Amino acid sequence: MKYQTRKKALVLLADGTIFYGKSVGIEGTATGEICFNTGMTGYQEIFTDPSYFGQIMVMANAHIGNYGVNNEEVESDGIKISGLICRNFSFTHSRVDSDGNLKDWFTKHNLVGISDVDTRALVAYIRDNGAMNAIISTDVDNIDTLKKQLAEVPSMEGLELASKVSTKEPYFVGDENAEIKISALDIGIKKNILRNLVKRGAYVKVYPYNSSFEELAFFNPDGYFISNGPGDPEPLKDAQEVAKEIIKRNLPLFGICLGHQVIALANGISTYKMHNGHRGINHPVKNLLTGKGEITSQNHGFAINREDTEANPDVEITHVHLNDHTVAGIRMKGKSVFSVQYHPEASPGPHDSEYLFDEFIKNIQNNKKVSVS
Ligand SMILES: NC(=O)CC[C@H](N)C(=O)O
Repeated sequence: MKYQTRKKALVLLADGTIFYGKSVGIEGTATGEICFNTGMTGYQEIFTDPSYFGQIMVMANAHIGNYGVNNEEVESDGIKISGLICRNFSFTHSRVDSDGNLKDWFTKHNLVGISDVDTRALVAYIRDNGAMNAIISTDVDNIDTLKKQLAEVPSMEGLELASKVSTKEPYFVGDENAEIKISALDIGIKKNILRNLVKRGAYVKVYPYNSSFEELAFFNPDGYFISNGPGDPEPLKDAQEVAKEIIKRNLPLFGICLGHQVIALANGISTYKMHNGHRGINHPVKNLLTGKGEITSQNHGFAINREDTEANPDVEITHVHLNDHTVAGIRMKGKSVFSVQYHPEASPGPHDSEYLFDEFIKNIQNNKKVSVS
């Protein structure tokens, strides 16, 4: 595609600020909460992460598309971000095992994308002014219409989105003869979490977001998992109920990101919307149990309340984000229940936190021994 023929496009923020660029996706309009990711690699994993459903993504990395797309490197069945904003878009790519270029992939998945935006200025603007809704469009001559459309976009706060990305029917992953069985509640699960569980010898049954504890227990699992996902954790009452039932029975439970927030809420710990979330692959976290630092992959706009956590006699803070001291991990005292706000399965990205999957499996094995003896 010739650079000169590309259509003009714009980003309109909820406070009226406008940034201009050029279309790289389909022509049209997309809305959502605007957020930015600072990762220098992994655009395909970001675009397909269900946790980003309903969000317009600004890529802080200046080059997007240069290594094309690979059919294996997806975190779900398709693009989940609602729109893309970037600086330089590569219409050509270079990579031995690529399956195609990013532009065609955007067309296939109907994504509205804008390049040639001053993303350094835009990222700095969002950083200073906080998360807000935005609209991106190739319809640059109808700003008043866009403003009206933008005013209709719901706030991320209080928004339930797990139902939009969760599986409709339960499904199985792994070898059915595996030694360990896990029931996973899908409130927006990333494929690489399942790969990490299967890699460690688990046979996993994945359940829809609104399943009950009884449904998850019917598989007769050795452990339970609650996934990452989009939106506000607060309205996810069914998932919180599932967590409460698992906790009540003292069964092994692991939660990642949205799952972590659900486990906190099940313990009466409130959650809140952050000024800006954490989205990138170099977030420093301290493990308070080992004293070690971890470089982690993160993607969240909500967090759990530190005061509530500290005041809760059943819960202990295990991990802290070193940039802003927000709670990055918890465990329940005397139980094999733990969760982290970040992504130990990150792919690509830092692998420092993969040990958390080993700990989950260890908890499950220990619990199995106890129930047998
Ligand atoms: N990756 C996730 O699970 C994100 C959780 C939640 N939607 C948040 O933004 O905080």
